[in-house]
Amino acid sequence: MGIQLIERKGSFDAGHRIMNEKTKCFSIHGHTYLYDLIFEFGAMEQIGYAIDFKEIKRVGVQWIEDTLDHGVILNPKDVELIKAADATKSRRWLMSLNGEGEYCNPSVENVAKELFLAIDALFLEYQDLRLHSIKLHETPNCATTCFRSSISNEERDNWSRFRLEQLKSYAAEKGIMNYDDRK
Ligand SMILES: Nc1nc2c(c(=O)[nH]1)N=C([C@H](O)[C@H](O)COP(=O)(O)OP(=O)(O)OP(=O)(O)O)CN2
Repeated sequence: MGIQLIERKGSFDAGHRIMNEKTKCFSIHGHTYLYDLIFEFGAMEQIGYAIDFKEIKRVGVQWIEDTLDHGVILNPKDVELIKAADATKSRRWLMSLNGEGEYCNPSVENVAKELFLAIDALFLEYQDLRLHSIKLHETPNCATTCFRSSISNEERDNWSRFRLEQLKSYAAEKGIMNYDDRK
């Protein structure tokens, strides 16, 4: 059986800036990020779902809402902004593809990689389902698509050392919901 894809769109608002960027992206600014979470699946449940869209929302979309929405996504070397976020009790996400505390800018390419790793971790335990790709728009005109193969082993290891336990706990707390009234 070939693979089929299933897709859930969403959006979140976050601030960031790109350290060492020569022009306007150095300045603190925000985006309404639009994303498509694209999963591949093989076998389906008998009721005809690969996964209920509501389940993707309950776990994946909700994690994005809880973690990134109305926060700032920062390079760990951006100490001034980290201080400001903490002083104002603002939500912040520090990039960690290059290791905890290491220079990593929140470009749309890098944010998409971190988002891929997070969503992948949240849906690890779902049978016959695997994250295929994430398309992430920073503006209506500017986007990237991140595949599993876009992320190096080193980036995955760096990120996992810092983030994986946190994601696994979130997934464990959520559990997996059954939508079939016969089960
Ligand atoms: N490779 C990347 N290039 C740029 C990124 C990025 O993350 N990766 N980010 C930006 C900006 O933050 C933003 O995403 C694009 O801004 P801009 O070029 O102004 O695009 P707009 O859609 O807002 O503007 P239009 O010119 O109206 O299309 C820049 N580069």
